[in-house]
Amino acid sequence: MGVARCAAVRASVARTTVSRREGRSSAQAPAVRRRCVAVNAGTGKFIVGGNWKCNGTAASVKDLVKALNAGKIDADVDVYVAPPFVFIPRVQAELNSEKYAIAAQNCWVSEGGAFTGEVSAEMLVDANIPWVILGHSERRALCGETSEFVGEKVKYALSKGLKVALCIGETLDQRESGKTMDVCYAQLKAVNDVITAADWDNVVIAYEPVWAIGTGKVATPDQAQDVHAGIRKWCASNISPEVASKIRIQYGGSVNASNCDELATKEDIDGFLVGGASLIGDAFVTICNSAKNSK
Ligand SMILES: O=C[C@H](O)COP(=O)(O)O
Repeated sequence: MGVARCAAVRASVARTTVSRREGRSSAQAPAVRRRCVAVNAGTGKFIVGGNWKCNGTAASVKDLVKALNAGKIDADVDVYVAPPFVFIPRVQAELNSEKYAIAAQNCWVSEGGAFTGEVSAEMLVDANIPWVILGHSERRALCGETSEFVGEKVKYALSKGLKVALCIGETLDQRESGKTMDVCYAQLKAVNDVITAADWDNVVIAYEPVWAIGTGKVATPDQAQDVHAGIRKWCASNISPEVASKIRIQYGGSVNASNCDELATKEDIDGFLVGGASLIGDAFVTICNSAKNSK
């Protein structure tokens, strides 16, 4: 994992906090304040998301929550889980909120209204749901969401105070024709075109090669690292070096309890977005703790 990088971000956060406690001259204060605001979502911690997708029953969710509550999660990890909408109130009531935050799997692109089947960002905020996953490849492929539409959704969700897990990634054809980075950059650009550099503080990027999702074909640690490093470089050139150094980049695609430790050793892998294995309580807890295990 980016253990050293994450530790550096955390140290920087701690230094800033100490500086604020000790007090600074009025000339220094604005810069310090900006920096504190800027790190509110980029905590420097490893971050793992569990995307339950369209899975579960009342009974299976109850069992999963029980297993997650029983798991010990390393304090240096941020975790969110994204249940199907109908189960969110139940999960909010029963899941240990000190260990797990709640995410939605989607939200609408604008204010609510006559949009049958959709859920608005305002509703998520009103329901105390802090995170939303946007741009997942399944929504891009199955629901026809273009990169520009995803960009607008990210913009609107951020404007309402949500934190966003932005999914990007290439198909197998695109990888085999050498277009992996171009695809990722275009997906990032569509978002960057409509949000500000400061907005990125509330975004986590999830690199999910489509060919690895739900297929059991995990990207090798080197394949994932190469793309993550490219994404970070793109962020440095197109957003800012500061955003690039602190933005967290999750890997997603057939992550499980057996392959997570090795992936987590990579410098630019700052966490995971997990599908199938997030439905298995003890496997998900193992994945959440992989940064610690791989130190
Ligand atoms: O959102 C999660 C990803 O689509 C990964 O799913 P997976 O772990 O089942 O491959």
